[in-house]
Amino acid sequence: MKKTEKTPEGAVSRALFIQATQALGAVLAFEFPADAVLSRYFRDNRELGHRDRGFIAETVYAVLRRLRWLRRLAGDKATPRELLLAWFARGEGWPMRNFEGLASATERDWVAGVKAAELGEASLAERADLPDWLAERLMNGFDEAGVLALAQGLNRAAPLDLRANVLKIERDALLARLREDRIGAEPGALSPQAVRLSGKPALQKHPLFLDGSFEVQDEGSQLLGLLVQPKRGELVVDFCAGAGGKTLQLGAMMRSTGRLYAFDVSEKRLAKLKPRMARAGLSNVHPVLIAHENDAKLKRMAGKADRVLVDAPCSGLGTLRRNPDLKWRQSPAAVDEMVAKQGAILAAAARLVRPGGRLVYATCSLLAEENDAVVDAFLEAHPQFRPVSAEGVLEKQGVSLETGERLRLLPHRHDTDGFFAAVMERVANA
Ligand SMILES: C[S@@+](CC[C@H](N)C(=O)[O-])C[C@H]1O[C@@H](n2cnc3c(N)ncnc32)[C@H](O)[C@@H]1O
Repeated sequence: MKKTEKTPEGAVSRALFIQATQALGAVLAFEFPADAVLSRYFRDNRELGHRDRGFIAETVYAVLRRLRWLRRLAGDKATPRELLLAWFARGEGWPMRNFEGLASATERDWVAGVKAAELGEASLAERADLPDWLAERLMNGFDEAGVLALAQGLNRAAPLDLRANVLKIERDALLARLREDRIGAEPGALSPQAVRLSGKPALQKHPLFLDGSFEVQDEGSQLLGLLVQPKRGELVVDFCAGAGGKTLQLGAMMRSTGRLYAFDVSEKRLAKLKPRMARAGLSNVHPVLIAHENDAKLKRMAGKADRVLVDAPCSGLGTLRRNPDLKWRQSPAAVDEMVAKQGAILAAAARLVRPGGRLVYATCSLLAEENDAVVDAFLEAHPQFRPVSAEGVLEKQGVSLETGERLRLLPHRHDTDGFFAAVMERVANA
């Protein structure tokens, strides 16, 4: 978009402000995920340049992160425009002169009021910028200070992590090649396959992406793949493979040998996996669409798999850094439904594990009911499975992380998305 007006330094044009207001309005309908709504908005408004899109996306995400606070400042019924004005006044600390080209005199009086507003005492949920139900449920796993620290961690933007495809390139070689291209990159602090970028460069056309040398994958998610620890020649099942984030990692760790079944109930997601497998150079992956977790297709594999990963469908609350709208779109009823589904999927997937084989249950949730409670109930009902220490499994692969028996990754502690995982083994003679 061309700047047609003169704007004070640091301010934006009236036209761009209107675009941001429209995009925010579409996102705040909460009918679809924010990233999908924004992609659509940008497709429909092709005149927007790279920088303007960046501004709109960052602004919309900032408002989503602090929505509760902004509504306290601007009023419960604040319009998208008022929310944006309040964000720039208080979140960005714009001086009044920045609003001159954007807002009417009446609106500027309102902005001055917002700037001066002092909020009264706030509840924990208000301070954490979370809905009440979510703050309450988090209190099952954290104390008040813990919830606040977690919420702050979740309100920061996530870094961009890559996973070196060990079938094609070692992590150090990938780092060197990226740096040659002046892409700021450091080895990940936790996963031996991870590279953390310092910025957010567009990489879809990078030759190392096109030739499958790397994939984008959060470092925490990479640790879940490491917990599966698949070996060459094994029979491995990725029960909820989706578009294959972890399938690709597992396939590379198996050096494209053995058999890796990628199950999912979503045809659309599995379809996305196929070109990724080809790019990654994997010939051991078999995507299989299943109707549900008890699909008859699974019967012939009962008791045969060396490793089974259940990357369960979950509330996704551990990914709030990337999807801040989720906290406003999720509901307690949806979480309860998810918990029942998680138990059913875990029990069905467990039937595939051979005696002596391993089962990994993982989520990107932070809620005890989707994590420990599901695993506790499973172990109680399945005495043929015993827990294995996640810390020990990771240590054997060179990852030193004091996590104890179950893996718990938290944005404010580990600078990854929030993840939970438990490793279990089917006892040899069961
Ligand atoms: C957390 S996502 C998986 C993400 C994927 N593993 C990755 O690393 O990119 C959960 C997946 O479970 C799938 N799913 C939902 N219900 C299922 C079921 N009953 N059996 C198998 N997969 C299911 C969803 O379609 C979704 O793709």
